Order: sequence, then structure tokens, then C-alpha cells
Amino acid sequence: MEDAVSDGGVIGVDVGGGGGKERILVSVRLRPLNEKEIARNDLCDWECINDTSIIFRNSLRERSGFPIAYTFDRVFGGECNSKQVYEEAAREVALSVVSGINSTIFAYGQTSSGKTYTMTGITEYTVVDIFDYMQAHEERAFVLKFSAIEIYNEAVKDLLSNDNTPLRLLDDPERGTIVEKLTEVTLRDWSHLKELLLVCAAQRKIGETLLNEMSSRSHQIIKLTIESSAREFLGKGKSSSLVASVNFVDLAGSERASQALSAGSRLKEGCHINRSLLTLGTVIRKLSKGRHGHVPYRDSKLTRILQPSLGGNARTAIICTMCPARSHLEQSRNTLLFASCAKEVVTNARVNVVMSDKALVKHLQKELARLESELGNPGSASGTSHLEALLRGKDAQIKKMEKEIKELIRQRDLAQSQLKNFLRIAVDDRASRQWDESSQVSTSRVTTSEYDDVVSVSATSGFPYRGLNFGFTKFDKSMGTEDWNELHSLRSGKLSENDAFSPSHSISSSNFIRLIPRRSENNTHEAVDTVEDHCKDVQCIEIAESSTSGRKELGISLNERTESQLSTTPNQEHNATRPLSVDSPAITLEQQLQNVRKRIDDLVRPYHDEMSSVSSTVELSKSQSSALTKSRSCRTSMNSVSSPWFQDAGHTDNNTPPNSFLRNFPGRPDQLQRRHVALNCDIDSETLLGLKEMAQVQYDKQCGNSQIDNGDVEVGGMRKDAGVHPMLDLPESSPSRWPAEFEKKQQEIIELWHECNVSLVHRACFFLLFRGDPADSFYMEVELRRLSFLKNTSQKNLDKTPSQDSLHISQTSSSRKLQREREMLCKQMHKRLSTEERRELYTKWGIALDSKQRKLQVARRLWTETNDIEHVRESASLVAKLIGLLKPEQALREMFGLSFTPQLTNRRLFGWKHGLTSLKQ
Ligand SMILES: Nc1ncnc2c1ncn2[C@@H]1O[C@H](COP(=O)(O)OP(=O)(O)OP(=O)(O)O)[C@@H](O)[C@H]1O
Repeated sequence: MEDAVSDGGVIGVDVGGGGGKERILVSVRLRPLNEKEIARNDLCDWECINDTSIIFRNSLRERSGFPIAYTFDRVFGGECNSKQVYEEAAREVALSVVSGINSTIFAYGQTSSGKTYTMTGITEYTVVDIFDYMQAHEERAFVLKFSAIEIYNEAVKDLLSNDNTPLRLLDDPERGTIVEKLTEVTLRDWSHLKELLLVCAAQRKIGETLLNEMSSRSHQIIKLTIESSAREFLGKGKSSSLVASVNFVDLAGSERASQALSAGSRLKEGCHINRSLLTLGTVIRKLSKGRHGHVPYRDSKLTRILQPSLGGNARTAIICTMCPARSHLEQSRNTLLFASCAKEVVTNARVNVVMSDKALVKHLQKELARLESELGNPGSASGTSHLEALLRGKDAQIKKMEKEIKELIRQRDLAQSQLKNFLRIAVDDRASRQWDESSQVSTSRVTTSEYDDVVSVSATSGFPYRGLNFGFTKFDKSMGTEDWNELHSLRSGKLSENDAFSPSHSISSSNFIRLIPRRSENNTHEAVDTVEDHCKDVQCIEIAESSTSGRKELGISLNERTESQLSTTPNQEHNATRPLSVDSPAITLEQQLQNVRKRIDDLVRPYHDEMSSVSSTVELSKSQSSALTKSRSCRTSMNSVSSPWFQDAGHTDNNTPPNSFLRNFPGRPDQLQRRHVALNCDIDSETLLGLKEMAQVQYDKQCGNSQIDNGDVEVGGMRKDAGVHPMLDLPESSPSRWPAEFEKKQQEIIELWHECNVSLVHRACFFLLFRGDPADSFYMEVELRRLSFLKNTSQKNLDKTPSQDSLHISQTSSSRKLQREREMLCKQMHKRLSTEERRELYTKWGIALDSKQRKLQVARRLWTETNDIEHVRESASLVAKLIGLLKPEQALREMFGLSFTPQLTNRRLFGWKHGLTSLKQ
């Protein structure tokens, strides 16, 4: 039956009795091993056992936790050619277009799995069939139009135009998302098509990666639109025609930066590719669950353009391409996971009929009459009563929501008034102290007239802090008009040119900025205020007197929790910005940390004993350490590539894990703190920024808002490499999926350890401690993110200029450290293993008993085969034995985690808005 009129002159007509609802046709194509894979003896892990099933054949399968067999509409082994794939997996869907039904054929899969190879064949075979159909139906007149776009780094480009300007997407209320100013060419014949395909291939962004010499770096969508109408009615004003499009989508391949060894622009492309595929995965996953809630089509250009093909008015076939090699196991599983979800997605294709105005009017009149009769006839008014019930339900819902809104408003007002009262009390109290202290300073200033005025301001934002005006009123008494004007300009963030501003914007902690105006000698007053009267992120403004310059600084703490700590300390050192939150909950927290550290000390002491010789050369004195805590150079050094803390224990450089992890890390041994100056430093701005970005990404994801600003390319793009796969959305993981997730995460962590040159001792402790208990998920996630962050930071640093690079720890230095650790473990073998045990070890590890440096050979092999879980397990046990960690389960889990106790203080101090909260979840 005909459906409602949708597009002005175009109406959608339901296909058959089933209303055109059908599942996406999903097939899998396994390509043969390529030459490179054969050369490195890569094994083929997958086999198509019949036309619809593919199985995973591997000795590890019992432990994998993943399904072994997968079933799809069709599976194709390496021996199948593209023609066969076209005929069985795409033909029927693609040719719907000649009957007025939109269709889309996708190729999805990891890089180098054969998407372009497959789609090239399918596009050509489809067009051949379309031409055949046109020839066989001479009674109809056909118009065939061709257009092609690529989506490269989230910009849409016309592949038939030399103009590189990105095309805009427009939201047409009738036609949906359309690409503005897209070239559309009317196809003449087969050779014309070949010509156009060549133009597209030449224009498309291709780049070389380790996995594919001709890797497509963009998503390509070729669109053929076919309009047909009966010749006999042509020009008679009453014809109706069919119009539909078929899209051939060759997606860029998902890739792991580590596997594709991409860097620079390749890496940036990879990030964009992964990001849009992530959105595609999310859309498919949500649709597979039955269209509940928000489907984030608009989060990427790809999904926006393809919205009709993803659960809309189109028939869709997806061909998932796979590399059979063991080295691509992870990616292949992800592809199969995507394919499994896609199987569940239902589309609703309709025949698109374009009607002449006359026919359209007739159709509408008919439809109107039908509706009127339905409304007017009580007998057939089942629909009406249904509508009434629906209306009643909605009314009740509205009333309920109104009530809820009222209650929420009441609660908000109450909270606001409580906050106001609290602030007023705090400000009154503080202001009176400030007045006392400031008066003293002011008096001394007036009498001596030898100090420059110094004003400390915080350039952060927050809520208005009315109480500060109180302080001003006091100062007013001794201020002249000029002073007042100057103060006023300070308050509004403007500073007059006459203010010889010292360029020393000292940046302390995260957001604190102190601006120091030097005023003329004859000025006898002080002006103190904060810019914009904001207090949320203001941490401390101190009163200090520099012994060298004879300058006195005056400041006010606006931290509402810390007013009791306010004091005038005229002799305080100029640089020593003094955090005032001494009585914060951090004290009790610190005590808890001490206890935990003690336990960890006991556990790692044997290791420290061994390592002390290595590390003694680098031990820093406490004074150095504390000086660096405040110095800018220290903070700069903290921008260095991070390495895990256990590795830090034995090494010299200022390698620093993401600092917030360490700052919050409750179980860090004292020795480690002392040895590693960076651990004591305040969080550096770059790391903070990175963490904020990570937290923001996570927060956005949890809010269902995965739209990421283009500026966040690396972070957003790196999410995939940070272990969050499109199809594995962490917050939704269920206990039943945990074993599989655990294995996956464990494998990712093992790989990242390897890539980041993480300490073997750290790896061993972690591996032996977290063995798949559901409670481990938190630690696994933290470790995964931390490592991904390290890796990304290290990658970012590689892209930097040499001068910047010198501030960071190079890959070489971290691998040198690892080398030293191996040497240390080698020495331990002599002490900890008997001759017999050593002999057994050599035999087990395939080391000839008469070869030289056997112990070193073993040490060098430890943790090298990241894909072999047995090897990993043996490495972990051996390392644990060598460092005397006989009962790893006694190690504290907290050693590897974050302290996520809600800490309002932290949020305020570092200006985190909601990121931290989201990370806690
Ligand atoms: N089924 C197959 N049989 C033989 N060779 C194949 C097959 N599939 C792919 N290949 C070859 O593998 C290589 C990579 O294929 P292709 O470029 O199509 O991969 P891709 O998935 O499009 O990669 P990317 O995402 O990086 O663009 C090509 O040289 C191609 O000829």
C-alpha cells in the first residue's frame, strides 16, 4: 500500500506486504595471505567452513574468550573472486535501484584487507548489469547520473572537480543531508563510466603505510542515481517516474597506529579515519539494539551522509573484509564484531515514485478521502480511540514532568540560597582578616615608600565573588583617584600601558597566573583585587617580600576552604607560592597513603635492593626535589615522555607517567618518590591538558555526545588506540562480557607495555596480580588508558621539532633503561636460580646449553613475544621469581590504580570541570 507523501513530488511506496523492512545483508570476505605475510611466516587463523560460517582456528582459542564460529549471510574464502562476491553478496541489493529503491553497498574492514579491491569489482559489475537492464527495458527511458565524493580528514571533497575546497553539507528538510555544489555527470555509456572511475581514483587520497602501499586515506562514496519513466507517458503530463540511488562506499581502513607504523600526516589521517569509523560503529551498535535512544548520526560526516543507508530508506549490503593473518587477529575480531552488530540492523526501503503535479494531486485527494472517512466513521474509528488514548497518556506525562520541573527548581533555589549564605559568612570572616593583615602591610608601605606595588591576580573563571568588594572599600580610604582607576582597570582585566608590567607571569600549579605591575616610586598605596572577582579557581595570592629586590607582594587567598590559613609572611621567598590548603582532607588521605606505601615498600624491597646500585647515581636530594617542585624548569622537564613508575624506580631520567595518575596514586613507595623528582612536581600544564582532553572525550562519550572538536584530533582519534573500540563501548560492558573484555584488554596492555618499553617488573606484578577477576576491570582500564596516553604522548613528541624533542625522553633512552633492567635480572638469575633450575630454563626457552651468555639470552627474551600468552605468563613468573616476589597476589591492587575518591579540592585546584567525575565512573 502507498505510504504518506514524503518529498513534494516524490512519494515513498512501501515495498510488498512486509513494508520493505529487512535486515542488512552482511557478508565476510577473507583475502588470501599476501606476500609479506607469507614471507614472515604469518599463520592463517581463519577458515570458511561453509558458505555462511567462518571459524577461528588457533591453539589459543580455548583461552580466547571470543566466539570461535561466526555466521553471516555469506562468507567468502581467499579462493573466491570478486564476481562471485558481487553476485552473492551485493547484486540483488544493488540492482534494487532500477526499481526505484535506494541501495548501498559498503566495504568495511581493517587497512589492507581488500576493501578497495572488492568495491572496485562490485561497482563495475553493478554498472554492467544496470546497462544490461536498461537495454532490456526499452519501454522505459532512463537517466543515469554519476557523482563521487571523498571524506578526507572530516572534509567532504568532490572527486570530479579539481577544486579542493571542502563541500558543505546541508540539511534539506525534504531530502535529508545533501552535499552542496556536488558535480553530477549524466552517464553516457560504459566507457564514460570507466573514465569517471579513473578520475576518482586519481583524485582520491592514497598514501603508503607499512600495511598497504596504496592505502586509501579517505572514505569514498560513488553514487549512481537512476531515474526512469515509461516512454509512452513522456511529455504528457501524467507520467510518474521512479528515482533511486545506489551508493558504493569504500571506507578507509581502520588501523592501529602501531601496526601501520603511521606518523605525521599518516597518523593524523589515521586518527580521523578511526574517529569516523568509531561513529559508524556506534551508530551500527545502537541500531542493532533496536533504535532506542539517540543515534549519533551527526557525529561524523560519514554517518550523516549515509544516514538513509543506515536504518533508513534503503536496502543495504555490507561486505566486511578480513586479513587472515594471526598478526591481525585483534582487528579481524573487531571486524567480525562490527559485522555481527550490522546483521541486526533493519532498514526500511521504499520505492521512490516521482509524480507529475496532476498525479500527485490525485494521489493526495485519494489519501485525504481515506483519512476523512476513517475519522467520520465511528465504526472504523479504532484509530481515533487509539489516538485519544495516546493523547491522554501524553497529557499525564506532561503533568508529571511539570511537577518534576517545579521540584527541581525548588531544590535549585534552595541550594543557591545556601551557597550564598555560605559565601557571605566565609567572605565576611576572610575580609576582616585580610583587612587586618593588609592594613599592616599598607602601613609599612606608607612609611617606608620603598617597595613596588605587586598585585596578584588569577586569570581563571568561576562564579562572582561579591565579598571582595569589602576589601576594596577598606583600601579606598587611602587611595587616590588614579589608584582607583588603575584598580578598576585591573578588576576588569584591563591594564594601562603605563603599568610597567613585569613579564614574569609566573605559572604555578595549573591555572594560577600572577601578574606583577611595577609602579612608580611615589605611589604610596597598594591595590589588591582579583580579576573579575572570581574565586572558583583562585588558589592563593601571597604576601611576600623579596630579599633581593626589596619588593613586597601582597595577596589574598580566595580559596573558601582555606581562609584559616591566610597569614602575612613578609619574609617569604618570592617564588615560594604557598598552597594554603594545609587543613584539607588531603592530610587524612596522606596518612592513608603512608600506610599503603609502607606495605608496598615491604613487597618491593628485594627489588629495590638490587636496583639501588643502578639508581644510586641519580638519587636527588630533598632540597633539589623541593626546589624543582616549584621551578618552571621542573615543570618543563615533566613534559617528557612518561614511563611507568616501576621503571622509574630504577632509572635516572625525569620520565613521568601522566602526573595525575601518580599524584593520586596511593601506593607509591617513599623511595620512589625521593628518587624521582618529577613525581613530586606539580602537575604540568601539558599533561593536565592531555588528561583533560581524555576526560572530556570520556565524558562526552558517556553523555552520548561523541562529537569532538576538530582541534582534538589526536586525542579523539587516538581513542581507538587507547583501547576503546567502536563496538566495545566500555561503560555498557556487562559481567558476561567481562572474560572476553579482560582477554582483549590484557592483550592490548601487553602490546602497549612492549611498545612503551615498560619495566619488566611492573609488567610481571601487574600481569600476575590481575588475572580476570571482574573487580580488575577498573585497574585494567586505568592501565590501558595510562599506557595509551604514554604512547600518544611519545608519538606526539616524535612529531615535534628537535629542540622540543630534547625536552622529552626519547624512545632510545627508555629502551636503554629496559636493557639495564634486563641486565639486572640476568644477574639475579645467578643468585635466585639453582644450576638445575637454570638448565631447565635454558632447555625450555630453547637456548643451547653450550652457548655463551645464556642468562643474558634469557633476560633478553623476556616479554618479547607479546602475542604468545604462554610466553608472557612464563616471563611474568620468571621475573617475579628473580625479584623475590613470591606471592604477587599480596601486592596491592591500588599500586596500579587511581584514587578516585570524590575530591572536590582536586577539581577546584586543577580547574577540571566534569572530566574527573566522568573518569571516576
Ligand atoms: N581477495 C583478494 N585477493 C587477492 N588480492 C587481494 C584481495 N584483497 C585484497 N588484495 C590485495 O591486497 C592489497 C590491499 O588491498 P586493498 O588496497 O583493497 O585494501 P584496503 O582494505 O582497501 O586497504 P586500505 O584501507 O588501506 O585502503 C592490494 O594489493 C590488493 O590487490
